[in-house]
Amino acid sequence: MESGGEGLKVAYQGFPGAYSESAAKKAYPHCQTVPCEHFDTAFQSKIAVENCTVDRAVLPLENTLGGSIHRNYDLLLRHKLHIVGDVRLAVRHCLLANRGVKIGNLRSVMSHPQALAQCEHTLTELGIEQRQAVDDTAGAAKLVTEQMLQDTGVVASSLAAELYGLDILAENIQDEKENVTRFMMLARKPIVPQVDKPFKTSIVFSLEDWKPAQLLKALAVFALRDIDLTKIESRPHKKRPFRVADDTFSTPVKYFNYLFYVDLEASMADPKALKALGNLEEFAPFVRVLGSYPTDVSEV
Ligand SMILES: O=C(O)C(=O)C[C@]1(C(=O)O)C=C[C@@H](O)C=C1
Repeated sequence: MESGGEGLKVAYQGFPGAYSESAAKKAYPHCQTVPCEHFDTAFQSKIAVENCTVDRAVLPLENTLGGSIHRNYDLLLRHKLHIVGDVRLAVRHCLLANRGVKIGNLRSVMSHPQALAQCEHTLTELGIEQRQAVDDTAGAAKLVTEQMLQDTGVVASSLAAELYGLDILAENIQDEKENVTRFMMLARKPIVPQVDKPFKTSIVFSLEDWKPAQLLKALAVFALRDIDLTKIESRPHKKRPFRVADDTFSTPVKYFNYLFYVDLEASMADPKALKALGNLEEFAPFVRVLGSYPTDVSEV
């Protein structure tokens, strides 16, 4: 994490009280947070080089209950921004409703799809069947307040309850007590990597067609140098959706083709990591470093 954040403007998706805003504040306690309607707005109009009005954007990437947020992996590749830090936030969901509304009155619950998924079993146990997905948790709280809905609850933070004047009907309603989301901090320029604190490096690469054991070979460039991998994620290679796996038959066998996103427990300032990457570049047709950044090691 970069310290302080004085004078930094940090864009997040959603309305004040969204978890992404809390993540921005955890990463940069003194920053000014800038709400954005969509991630694409955060990426394009607010932080993109041409019209830059903010210095950082916050992007949730994975959650201990829901797993990876795939759409955001795709966004990382589509836009030429750099990861400059990550932050882990304990997400404690509350069930909120307008004043006087009881759980028994609720026919439906509104929230961000990730938040709804993280509370799926609890909501069903509470007897609430219908779900309404919106762009962010705080936006759901705002809407239910403004429309004075009496039969719709909200999954959001206690901060959202306070900001939009809703009652908290139940606390800690996520399906597992421990529920942590990891967010990335993005900037137009990369930071200078260091070796004096824990760093991670996030990369994405593709592999060649019909050569055996390519993925093993790719991961071995790190294993051979004792570089630990903390995460691997595969996403469809949208531009080249198929790879030819075998040409020994009259009709070549085609398999789905992937991009591999890997997090390394290493800084790009470490010569070992540089060598490993150079080695990967020798045979991987596409390699991009998404960022080399100090990683959040705080208690969650
Ligand atoms: O809707 C919000 O409050 C958000 O910040 C989004 C988001 C997400 O996309 O995962 C962030 C953290 C929680 O995991 C639930 C929702």
